[in-house]
Amino acid sequence: MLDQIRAQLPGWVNESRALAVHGRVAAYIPELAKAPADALGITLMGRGGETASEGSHDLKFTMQSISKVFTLLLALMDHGEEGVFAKVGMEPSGDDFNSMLKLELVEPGIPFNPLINAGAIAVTSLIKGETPARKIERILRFFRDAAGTNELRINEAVSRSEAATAHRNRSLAYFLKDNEVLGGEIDVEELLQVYFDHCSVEIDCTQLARMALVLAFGGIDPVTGRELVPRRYVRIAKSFMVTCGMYNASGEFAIRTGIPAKSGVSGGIMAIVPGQYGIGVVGPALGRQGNSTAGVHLLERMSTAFDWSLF
Ligand SMILES: NC(=O)CC[C@H](N)C(=O)O
Repeated sequence: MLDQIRAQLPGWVNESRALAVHGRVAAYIPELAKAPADALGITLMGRGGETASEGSHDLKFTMQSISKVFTLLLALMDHGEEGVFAKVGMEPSGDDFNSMLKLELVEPGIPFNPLINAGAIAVTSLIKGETPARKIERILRFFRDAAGTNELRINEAVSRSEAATAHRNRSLAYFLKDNEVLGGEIDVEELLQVYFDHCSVEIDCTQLARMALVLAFGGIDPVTGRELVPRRYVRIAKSFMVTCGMYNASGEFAIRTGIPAKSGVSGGIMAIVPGQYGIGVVGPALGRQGNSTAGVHLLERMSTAFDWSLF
């Protein structure tokens, strides 16, 4: 099957790359604005670790919101479902990813889900570790295990750039503190630093495909046979990816593509074909809802061709 995909990929990537003109590279984190707007890369990985790659699959980018899927898994392993869902809900918000609207509007003021910024900040507060450094160390350890490589690093320039301009995220976090979603013992600035750092973990399409592969196989890395996450938690994460993973375009993506996916403002998309492939995509030009225009087009094209939709 990967052979068949390999044969088609160059044509499809070329076609989808053209869609980049309909998007813009995120500039609200200044460091992200340096990314090449017209790039598009993809890696698919099968159960033995075999890959099909095309385009700018070697391009390094930061995980941004894709990291939220894995911090959610870590928080679930640290605190169980009850602990996590006391702090975040399970519903799509219908608002932009950085919105604070419903935190005031809807009682009891907990974020709607763990994949919007407010929810992800609340989830990050649950990661165990005596100090912020220890927390980020545990997060990195988990990301590296899932990616099957010790090479994952924090891009410090991106993290600093985000910290310097994160007026919205700061507002969200202080609002959460006031709503008592964040307990009295939590130092908001330290918490945000951990959040910026995990959003700034640098990756390429192949490393991201490997992380996706672990989820495609229910939490067991099929390459090594090692169980990294309990199956039930992976099911929760995949459900959130379907309902909220592409922000306000999640409904349309489910209809057109029909596979669990998570996007980030760096233009990355992690997608899963359950039991078959982990997929990493990068295309830095984003549409209005914050998803890679070329990347979404490519995934839709492939899903249609290979009948991947779960629905
Ligand atoms: N959509 C995203 O990728 C958002 C993540 C980004 N680090 C932020 O908090 O704004």
